[in-house]
Amino acid sequence: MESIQAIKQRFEIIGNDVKLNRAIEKAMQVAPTDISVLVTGESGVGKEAIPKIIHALSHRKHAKYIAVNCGAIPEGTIDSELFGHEKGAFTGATQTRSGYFEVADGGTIFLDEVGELPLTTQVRLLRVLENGEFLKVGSSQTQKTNVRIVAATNVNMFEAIKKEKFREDLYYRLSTVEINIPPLRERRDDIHLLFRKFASDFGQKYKMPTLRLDDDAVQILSKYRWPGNIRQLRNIAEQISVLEKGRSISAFTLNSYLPNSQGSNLPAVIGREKKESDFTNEREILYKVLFDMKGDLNDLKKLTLELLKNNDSQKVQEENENLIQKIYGNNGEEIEEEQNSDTTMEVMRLPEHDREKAVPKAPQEDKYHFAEEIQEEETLSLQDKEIELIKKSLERNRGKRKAAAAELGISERTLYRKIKQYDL
Ligand SMILES: Nc1ncnc2c1ncn2[C@@H]1O[C@H](COP(=O)(O)OP(=O)(O)OP(=O)(O)O)[C@@H](O)[C@H]1O
Repeated sequence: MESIQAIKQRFEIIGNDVKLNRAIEKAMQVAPTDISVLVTGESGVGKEAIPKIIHALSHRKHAKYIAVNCGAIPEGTIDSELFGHEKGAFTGATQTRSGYFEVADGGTIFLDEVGELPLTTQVRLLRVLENGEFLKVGSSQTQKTNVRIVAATNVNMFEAIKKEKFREDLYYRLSTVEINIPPLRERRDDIHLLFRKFASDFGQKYKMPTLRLDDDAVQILSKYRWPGNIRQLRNIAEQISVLEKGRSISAFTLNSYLPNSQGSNLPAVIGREKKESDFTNEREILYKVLFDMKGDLNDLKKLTLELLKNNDSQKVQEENENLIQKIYGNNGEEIEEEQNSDTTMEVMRLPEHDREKAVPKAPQEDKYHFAEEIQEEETLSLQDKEIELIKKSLERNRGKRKAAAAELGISERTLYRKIKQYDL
């Protein structure tokens, strides 16, 4: 058996914390079995590495590993994504399609954000877990599959069960073994280690000398709460790497990058106190209005492009429900269903011959390239603004996605997708 150290190197996991080591060790122990594993821990702690370790050390390692973001798939299409559908099962189902459970037969499926699964999908999942059987949407013919499931969640599953959002039987079926990844604030000794690693990576990426923190700054770094965990630490290391001219970072400078810390890197308002919870900063308000307008324009372009590209547009509709409402009123409801959401699935890097078996991506059509180019020009600066607004909104709402999504006027699922997309 490989050592924990070797596994950490192979999966680029930084840290020496006892609880982290225990989590990796548990993953190594359960890997050769087919036991279902539930990975728990706050958002951004590094849960995704665990299913990868389990798959790579299992007898399934030559078969497929598919990671599915349950929180990012629209409810209307999730059953079809996971279990496939028959031709004609619903409007827009022009051909029979295999779902991930069919494609990953013999391999592993990682169900990230499993707590987000709709109840109807939970019933189907329970059946697969119990006897390996599933039905394609629109089919009455049972199919068999042999898939190992590793799930992850950052929500309190007992609360979800209490609120009847998650089936208790499924929870127990999924969590035969639970692997918990501790939050960064409970791994104080790893914080500076991780920062140094990220600073070095970003130094290389942006061709700049690596940052180093003054002793006082190291103290601040270690004492901060890190509500966004390693994802937040990585972001801050990147921001400082790019934005600071000097390479020696003082406590004062570091503070200005830490939300809810003494300093702030947001524009200052003179003669008025900046409240955390609302838009007292006028520049911020103007910024938001401008951003919203540009965002709407850009969304419209995207929407038109998507609609031009394919006929099945349920996903387009769901992702843009606010925009469609705003622009078209209730007429927007006529836009129909979309099926294959490539952004929600990731096939792990496998040897060349295995990769050929991976799910194919939808072909791009050349005639629409011009539209994508126009979109790209806009998105570069817009994207920065979008990232900043999302970050600020999450900070203002203390990491609560629901409240942040409401404030930003987007659905929770879209916000979730953007957090993933920008690694926030
Ligand atoms: N120990 C680690 N060493 C180096 N990088 C790490 C480590 N843990 C996490 N990361 C990095 O932090 C980021 C967040 O990790 P990951 O996506 O696995 O978090 P998560 O717990 O799955 O979050 P969520 O619940 O929001 O999906 C990724 O960029 C990942 O590469």
